[in-house]
Amino acid sequence: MSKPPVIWCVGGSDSSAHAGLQADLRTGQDLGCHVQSIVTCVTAQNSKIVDSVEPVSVAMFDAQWHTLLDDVWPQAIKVSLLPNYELVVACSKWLANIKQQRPEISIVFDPVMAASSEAGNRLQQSEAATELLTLMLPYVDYLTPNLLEFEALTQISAHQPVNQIAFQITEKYGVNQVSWLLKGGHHEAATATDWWFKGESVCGFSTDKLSVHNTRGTGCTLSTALACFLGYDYFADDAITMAKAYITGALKTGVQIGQGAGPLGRPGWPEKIENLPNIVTAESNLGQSLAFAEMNVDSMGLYPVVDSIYWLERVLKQGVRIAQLRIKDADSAQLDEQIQQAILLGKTYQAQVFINDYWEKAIEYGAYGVHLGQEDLLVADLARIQQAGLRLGVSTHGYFEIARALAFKPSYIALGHIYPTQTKQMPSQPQGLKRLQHYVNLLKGHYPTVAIGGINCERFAAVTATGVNSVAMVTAITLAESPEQVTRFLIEQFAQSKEVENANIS
Ligand SMILES: Cc1ncc(COP(=O)(O)OP(=O)(O)O)c(N)n1
Ligand SMILES: Cc1ncsc1CCOP(=O)(O)O
Repeated sequence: MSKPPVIWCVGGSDSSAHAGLQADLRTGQDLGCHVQSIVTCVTAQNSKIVDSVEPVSVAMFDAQWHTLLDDVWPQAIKVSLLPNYELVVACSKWLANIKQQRPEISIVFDPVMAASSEAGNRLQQSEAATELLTLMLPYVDYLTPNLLEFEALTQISAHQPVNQIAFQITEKYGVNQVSWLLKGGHHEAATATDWWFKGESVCGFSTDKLSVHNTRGTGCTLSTALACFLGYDYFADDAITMAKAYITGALKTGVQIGQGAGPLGRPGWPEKIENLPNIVTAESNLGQSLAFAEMNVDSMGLYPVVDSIYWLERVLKQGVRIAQLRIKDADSAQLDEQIQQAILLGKTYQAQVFINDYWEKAIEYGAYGVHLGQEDLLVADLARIQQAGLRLGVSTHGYFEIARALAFKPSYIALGHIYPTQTKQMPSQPQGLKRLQHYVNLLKGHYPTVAIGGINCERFAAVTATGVNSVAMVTAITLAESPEQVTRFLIEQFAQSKEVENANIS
């Protein structure tokens, strides 16, 4: 069994266990991480009130860091309540030390000042708050204040256009390694949008505001979930998307314990599509509310991706029912003719043939569908493709791109790359089977899925066992000794895996 990521949570004990380190431990456990704790203070609180806060001594604080560091390095660190100035200084020294030795360890800082951000429930001495950003920012990668904390710490108004906020953040703090995730849960709007500021760029993660009572520990839970996903090595945009989906699930499953607001639920790995946030980006093309024609999911299965009519006909003859013409040589002679032929072959063999990239020609010649990558999506006229009735397949490489694609409801979502591939230079690491399984679980019953990248005959059964609707392959077919035999073998294997899946369902 693989080892769980180790996450350090630096913060206070909450006797009610609704928030604080107790909530962090439950979040880590829920997400398969091992949370180790560095206690900054003990608090006596319940669901209604914070009665008292007693900081630990700096000696005890240092001893916890020393002892843990003597044993194991974490994958990520989440810092929350630092109740007094001495502990802010001590913590910043430890973070400086960690960052110097292991800059790759992600540090998330949730600047907690009051329980449920109510002034009467103050957890932090005010002189600590004054120095918080000066001392901590140089070592922090992600800062997750709510609106009240943001305004108190920065003196920047959170009630102005987001571009203006971005401008003021960079003007005041410069462009550095810090990402700001400004949580919008306390805003009066109908949606709860968390805004992510990284330098000049701004991106929103938006959900409908939930009318729920049990909201205690929301900030702790979100920031720890973020640290956990970073600990699993997800990219920042994916980790934020997942943390937002997680908190939405947690808010929906909160429980009434005590007389005030109860704690959040622990909804497990984010695999509910309805909990994914809407992504609000500057790329207006990707925020369009469209809906593309549906595919025939039953005849997806093996999906050869080939670069000529010659290859297309070879695989279609073996019984393939979905295929793609992917010509990467833009000067290719007779490009128009190849595309027309491909469309014709699709009709002849009653197969769903997708044209890669050349969406205008695909519309002109009446293709069944178009496949577009992330860069193509920014420039293609998606509305025109949709109005022409073509199907649209899109490449995605993680939760963020999946969530963003859902706005325009593509016909299928491709997930890649799963294994190392020689066919194409990829800017990221292979995703592996575990992530593929999570994506399939998320999308099943909502969108057809296609796995791509480095899939060969040996890996095929494990990939189909995830329940993915289609497996796209290039070299495993085109470089095979007998492409016809391999194609027929894989079609048969896919059919068998579907039978097993259907038998398991019924
Ligand atoms: C089914 C399928 N999935 C992914 C891709 C890759 O498309 P894209 O990201 O556009 O990269 P190129 O194919 O253009 O290199 C695909 N072609 N098909
Ligand atoms: C086009 C593409 N997009 C992501 S991986 C890939 C290449 C897949 O080729 P192969 O099946 O030979 O690894």
